[in-house]
Amino acid sequence: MTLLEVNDLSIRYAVEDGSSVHAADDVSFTVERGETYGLVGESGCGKTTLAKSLVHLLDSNGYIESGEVWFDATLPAWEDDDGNPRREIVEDDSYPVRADGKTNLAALSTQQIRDIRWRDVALIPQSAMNALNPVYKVGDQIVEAILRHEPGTTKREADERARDLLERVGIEPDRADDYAHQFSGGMKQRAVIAMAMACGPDLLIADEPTTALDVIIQDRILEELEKLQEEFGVSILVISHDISVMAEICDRMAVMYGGKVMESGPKEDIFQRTANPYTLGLKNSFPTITQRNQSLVSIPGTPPTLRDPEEGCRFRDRCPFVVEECHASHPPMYDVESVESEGVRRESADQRSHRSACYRVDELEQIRTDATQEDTWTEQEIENR
Ligand SMILES: Nc1ncnc2c1ncn2[C@@H]1O[C@H](COP(=O)(O)OP(=O)(O)OP(=O)(O)O)[C@@H](O)[C@H]1O
Repeated sequence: MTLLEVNDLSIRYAVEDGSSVHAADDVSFTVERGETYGLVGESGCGKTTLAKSLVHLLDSNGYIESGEVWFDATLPAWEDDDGNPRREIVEDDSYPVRADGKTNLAALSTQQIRDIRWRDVALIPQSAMNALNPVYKVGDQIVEAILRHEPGTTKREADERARDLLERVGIEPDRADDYAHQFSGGMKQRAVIAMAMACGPDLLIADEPTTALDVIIQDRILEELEKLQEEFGVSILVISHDISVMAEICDRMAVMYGGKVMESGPKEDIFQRTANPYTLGLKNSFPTITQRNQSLVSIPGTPPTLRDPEEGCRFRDRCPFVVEECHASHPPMYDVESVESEGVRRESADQRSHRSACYRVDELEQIRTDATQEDTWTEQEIENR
């Protein structure tokens, strides 16, 4: 069952000179109940912007230009005794609630989204572990989060829950009485995850949950997230620049570049039948993903600024496979399956299938082979095309 359905979401930042940064452009994806969905791409491709926009935590100059964020829950005030949206709310067009019970989070007011944050959707922001308050005990910070969002809970109950949550993420319950500086980096990150789980959300958004941690601790954090998912059935939207994190924990994923989704689908398809030049380049640059004996090759050049971007594929300036067509418009999402089985380039609106935004998707075999050659990615080669 679909928990989150993001449709053609475009997000902009207004900047001083009157232009705008197109941080996310027509992004669509779905997250099913109980699954882990990954957003991966280089720094600056719009991952964090996208995550923050879902729960209205964008910087003050950021705004949703267009699109919808349908989430399978609604505000307490709009629910009946069984927790479903009341019929009169669904039937009244002035409420952003659909007959299938989903609410368009993008259409909620600042006050209304507060009822959804933490209770239904919890966001663990980038570098959250550094945001633990140094002057309060770690346990008390979790207790405070529970009491703030569930005023009916007693302090004693909240305290018990905080210790239980810490235990579930692998921290001794007694450590609830410690301060953040007494915790290691990995423990702080786990404490932050416990805090995010405090109100039993259906969706946990984890922005770079393992960055700044050493490799062994990274693995443990990812295991911890998987364990929580099994225990609580929570869906996880994980964001990382590191494609090997995706390889480890995702069920499905989207590869982003320059505010656009370049390739999306089940993880196995993306890794084993990669169908986009950008994903091929990204895979080449991570040690755990590359084949043994294959050297690491980074994609030459830098990501675009996204300030009033020109027409054309966002990746065209760095893509070794660029052709005339790529300069005219950004490619639509093509169904990879139809290319592989019938050799036909066909657009696809099915967000669950394996899709790729590349005009040369029908030349996949050749592109995959060429992408493994280091020469393909040298700057000189790209400039000469
Ligand atoms: N407040 C802001 N004002 C203007 N531009 C912004 C603002 N915040 C982010 N951007 C721009 O929006 C684009 C997307 O940034 P975003 O932080 O979402 O990317 P990201 O992929 O999450 O990268 P990182 O992991 O480094 O945060 C970038 O071009 C960035 O410079």
